[in-house]
Amino acid sequence: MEGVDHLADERNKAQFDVSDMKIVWAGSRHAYELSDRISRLVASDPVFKKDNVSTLGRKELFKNTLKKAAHAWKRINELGLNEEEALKLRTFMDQPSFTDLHWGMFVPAIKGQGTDEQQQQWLPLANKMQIIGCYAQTELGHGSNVQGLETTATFDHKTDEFVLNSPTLTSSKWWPGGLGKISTHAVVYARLIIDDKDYGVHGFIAQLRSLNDHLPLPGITIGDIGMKFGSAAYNSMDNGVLRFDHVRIPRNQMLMRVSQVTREGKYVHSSVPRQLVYGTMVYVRQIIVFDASVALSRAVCIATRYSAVRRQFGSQNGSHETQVIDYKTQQARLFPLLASAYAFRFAGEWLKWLYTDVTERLQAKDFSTLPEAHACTAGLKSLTTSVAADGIEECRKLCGGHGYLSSSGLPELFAVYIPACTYEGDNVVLLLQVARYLMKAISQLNSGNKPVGTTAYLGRKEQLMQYRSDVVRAEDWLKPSVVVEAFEARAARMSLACAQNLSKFSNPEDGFQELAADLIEAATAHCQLIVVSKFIEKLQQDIPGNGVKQQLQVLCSIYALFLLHKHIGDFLTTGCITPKQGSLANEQLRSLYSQVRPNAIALVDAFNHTDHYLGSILGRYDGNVYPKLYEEAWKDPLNDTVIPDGFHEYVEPLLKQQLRNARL
Ligand SMILES: CCCCCCCC/C=C\CCCCC/C=C/C(=O)SCCNC(=O)CCNC(=O)[C@H](O)C(C)(C)COP(=O)(O)OP(=O)(O)OC[C@H]1O[C@@H](n2cnc3c(N)ncnc32)[C@H](O)[C@@H]1OP(=O)(O)O
Ligand SMILES: Cc1cc2nc3c(=O)[nH]c(=O)nc-3n(C[C@H](O)[C@H](O)[C@H](O)COP(=O)(O)OP(=O)(O)OC[C@H]3O[C@@H](n4cnc5c(N)ncnc54)[C@H](O)[C@@H]3O)c2cc1C
Repeated sequence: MEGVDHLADERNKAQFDVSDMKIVWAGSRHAYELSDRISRLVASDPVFKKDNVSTLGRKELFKNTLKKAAHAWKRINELGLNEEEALKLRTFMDQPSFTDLHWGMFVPAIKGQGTDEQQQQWLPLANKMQIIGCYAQTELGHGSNVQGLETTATFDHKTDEFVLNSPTLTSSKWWPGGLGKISTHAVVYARLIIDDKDYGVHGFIAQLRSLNDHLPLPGITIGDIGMKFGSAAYNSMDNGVLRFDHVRIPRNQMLMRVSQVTREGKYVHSSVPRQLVYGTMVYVRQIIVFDASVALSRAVCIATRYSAVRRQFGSQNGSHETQVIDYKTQQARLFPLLASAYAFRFAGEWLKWLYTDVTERLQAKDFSTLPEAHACTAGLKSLTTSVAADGIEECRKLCGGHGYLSSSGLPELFAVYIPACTYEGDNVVLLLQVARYLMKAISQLNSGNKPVGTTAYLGRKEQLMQYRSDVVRAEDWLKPSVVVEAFEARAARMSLACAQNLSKFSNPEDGFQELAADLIEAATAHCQLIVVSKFIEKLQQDIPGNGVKQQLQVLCSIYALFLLHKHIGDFLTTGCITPKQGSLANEQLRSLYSQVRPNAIALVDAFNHTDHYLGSILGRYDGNVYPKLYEEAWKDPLNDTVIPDGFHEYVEPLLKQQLRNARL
């Protein structure tokens, strides 16, 4: 029934004020109002309609994306939107496009690695989109191993230029988004060569296409790398291939904040750490953590609303069947994902703070927190994207058969989201970076170097090795200090065990390779500890709103106790808890699921997703699922005609043949 709220009863059950929770989710009243206004603006604009994208062919899809990106830019200018509002508008447009890389990586790379002069030269052009840029780092042969890149930038003393060259097939740039068909410029990562000496990988600004006719400049071979996973998904993006055949660029197009090459061809390294060449990745990884909470919240919102609408079994004397959300198995699969979406939101907020702090310190030439920022962004990017990707697939299964329909929104969300586990650093490679950071922190304990930031707990090594949980009742697991201590002891013991095993190897690198699987488990435990701690810290703040804090406390406990239950082997084998304490945690978890149940719909309403952004019939705000599913089926191009194309050509002759055979 049109106009009826089928989920009204569910909404009436809520024990907290959803409008206050919306503000907590958004981060502030300002962020909520901005997000709400821009999401509605996009939803009401016919150009941003997206319900047909999964039936478009690649070329049509790409053209449709260009149209939307151009329209977004037009609206941003017409409405005079600021940077924050413009980012929201592009986010709610919800179709990956070249502009993501232009604003998300090209501009930040120039800001982070360019000198003041270079910024003055390039940023005004980029900010007005008079040039469009991408981030060309990965090659056919190397992605994770950045030091292994093969593209060269050789200094020519005579002409004061760098010569960009792709010496091998494997040195072809491969993957950069926006590169394939649209970018006019790129920040290209290449090995700097001066007088036959290799100075390692540096960033260079290169023009790729003419600003007059958009054709590739001489010496440049460029194109799209082809279809990717899914139908629409990331195929709206022109991930590209690029080869240079001795292409010349002026010397001042090397990004020179970290190191410089003089007119005389002298390499000068400033006081800035060389790792700042990787700074753009740290910036984007931090955004990706926040984005993981958004992606997961969309899937959870769809699965939760649909689970309240869907009924199976349990009818007695003609009464309604049971809502599937009331099945304990459904709750045990769904509610930890709901809790994770909130947990990642707060971890993302904290990471944004950490990133802003490290950026301010860098300006003041304090580089001390850079390793911590790298380890935290790498680790949390890895943890949150893995959980979000698996969580979206779990939400699809939670929606049964209808979850597999394109109109559920879940297949598209999954297909577009899963590369997050790979781009901006493969998740395993990034966890190994965290493990290196942890092993380094442990190796420095004896030299009196007190670990700080997220590794501070390792400084209490002796105490954590002695730790035994004192939980005796299920409710004890609701105490934040009890949870944090157990997670700290588990993470510390896993890392310390790795460090001890590493010390048995004469060559530490051999040991690191041999123990890599254990090391990533230790790194995961450390990252989970960070997320749990940041959730608990959030709850120590003043959180206004009727019942809001109580709901968040429940979700925080679910997040932590679900992890404890899932990784019970770690907690038991490290001796942090006993089997009895493990089963008490599980008992508490069951009770927490029952507490979430009446609030579940309101907790997903608090994400404030518009129906346009969700793009899901199963997740509609009004819960009017069946009539809309039925209506949608008839819109499929296959239903344009009663008899499909090809029937007369291929199937009819078969049927006729059968008939003739039968008559004979
Ligand atoms: C585009 C954003 C739009 C925003 C809006 C939308 C929201 C987001 C949603 C979607 C975004 C979609 C975007 C997709 C676009 C994708 C882009 C890309 O994928 S770009 C390419 C990314 N590539 C990688 O991530 C490569 C992964 N590899 C690496 O990062 C590194 O090489 C490494 C594996 C980490 C390093 O390997 P190695 O050990 O060989 O290290 P070295 O290079 O020798 O360095 C040693 C020391 O340096 C430290 N280190 C390493 N990295 C960093 C860093 N980034 N910052 C600081 N320090 C770093 C390392 O720890 C070593 O330290 P020590 O041990 O010596 O102390
Ligand atoms: C959709 C998408 C968009 C992208 N956009 C861009 C872009 O705009 N610009 C850009 O420059 N790049 C981009 N990339 C490339 C991306 O950054 C790389 O694919 C990513 O960094 C992973 O590197 P790789 O492909 O070399 O994987 P590989 O390193 O080859 O990984 C293959 C396997 O090897 C394992 N492995 C690798 N090294 C180790 C190790 N040391 N120890 C243990 N296991 C290891 C990995 O875990 C993985 O299982 C994009 C990629 C995708 C999928």
